[in-house]
Amino acid sequence: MSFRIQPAPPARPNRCQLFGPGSRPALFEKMAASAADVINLDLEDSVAPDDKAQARRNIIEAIGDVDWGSKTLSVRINALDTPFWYRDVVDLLENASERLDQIMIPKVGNAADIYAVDALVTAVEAARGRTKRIGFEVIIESAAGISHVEEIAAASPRLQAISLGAADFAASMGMATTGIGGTQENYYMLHEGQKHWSDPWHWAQAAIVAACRTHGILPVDGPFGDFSDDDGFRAQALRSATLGMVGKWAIHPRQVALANEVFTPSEKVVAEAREILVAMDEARKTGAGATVYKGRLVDIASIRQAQMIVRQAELINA
Ligand SMILES: CCC(=O)SCCNC(=O)CCNC(=O)[C@H](O)C(C)(C)COP(=O)(O)OP(=O)(O)OC[C@H]1O[C@@H](n2cnc3c(N)ncnc32)[C@H](O)[C@@H]1OP(=O)(O)O
Ligand SMILES: O=CC(=O)O
Ligand SMILES: [Mg+2]
Repeated sequence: MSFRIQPAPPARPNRCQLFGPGSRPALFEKMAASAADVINLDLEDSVAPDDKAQARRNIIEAIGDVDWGSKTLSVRINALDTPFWYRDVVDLLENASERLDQIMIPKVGNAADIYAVDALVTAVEAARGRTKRIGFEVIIESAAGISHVEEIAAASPRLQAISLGAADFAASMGMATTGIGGTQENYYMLHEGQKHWSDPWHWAQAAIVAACRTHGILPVDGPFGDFSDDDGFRAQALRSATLGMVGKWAIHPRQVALANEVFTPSEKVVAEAREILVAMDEARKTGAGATVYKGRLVDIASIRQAQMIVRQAELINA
């Protein structure tokens, strides 16, 4: 237990982050018209090296020209082990309109990576007199990143969200799979001849959620590669939501509604949370710290659980 109050994460809906390559500007208007809360225009792994410069120009133009509504607008820059990232940052912050909300930094390995980008961003913002301070989101997708996730979460007040990047994470960890998220055929326990599949992403997700919640940052589940498998996406997203993540990436438009469905608390769940708050208010009036709701124990911790759900619902409906 600590005397420090756990900080609240940014108060914004973040149920779905829709990605699209910066080299496919024809997708931008469609992304803007989608129901995703966050748009991630990509300069990194969905853009071939020869297309990086044109993708930067496409994105800079679109940030100003496309009507992004009230969505959070983010650009994924290239990783710090490439020759592209500094130019991504400089060109974006020198030339993109103030509609840009965030940059996403992939493959972060430690707090110093964030510090380096922060220093560059801070200098360009000052030189250009930008009035809106750019936020950061990062991807944990390497062995180093997950090993240092807590120091990464604490690295900058600009940090708004951390995602798990299952594809690069699997590669960095040497995991025996080419699947991006979801059930892995060989990850099972055998009990009396029956296979019971387990979740190889669970521990990394839990580490990210803990680091994020400690530092007031939004924990987000990354890509689910098989965009033809709605049930698989839903199952993965439900596990992430149960662990405390607030949203999930969509790498195809058909995944947007699925993410929104899972990460929007249902009316039934919200109604139940409100009933628990009422039950606990009644209990408090009688001097009790615990009571019975629908045959089960609720106590003061239940108030905090119920408040989280009600707050999440209010944020989405705001
Ligand atoms: C895995 C590790 C990572 O780093 S993931 C993050 C980086 N990756 C990305 O950004 C990839 C994002 N997705 C895509 O590029 C495309 O969706 C891919 C997967 C290539 C599929 O494209 P395509 O073959 O055009 O799909 P489709 O014919 O099924 O499209 C149906 C309609 O939807 C549109 N669409 C497609 N992708 C997007 C998108 N990302 N955002 C918004 N709209 C999209 C298509 O244009 C098509 O529209 P229409 O019906 O013709 O009007
Ligand atoms: O960047 C995302 C990933 O899964 O890798
Ligand atoms: Mg990646």
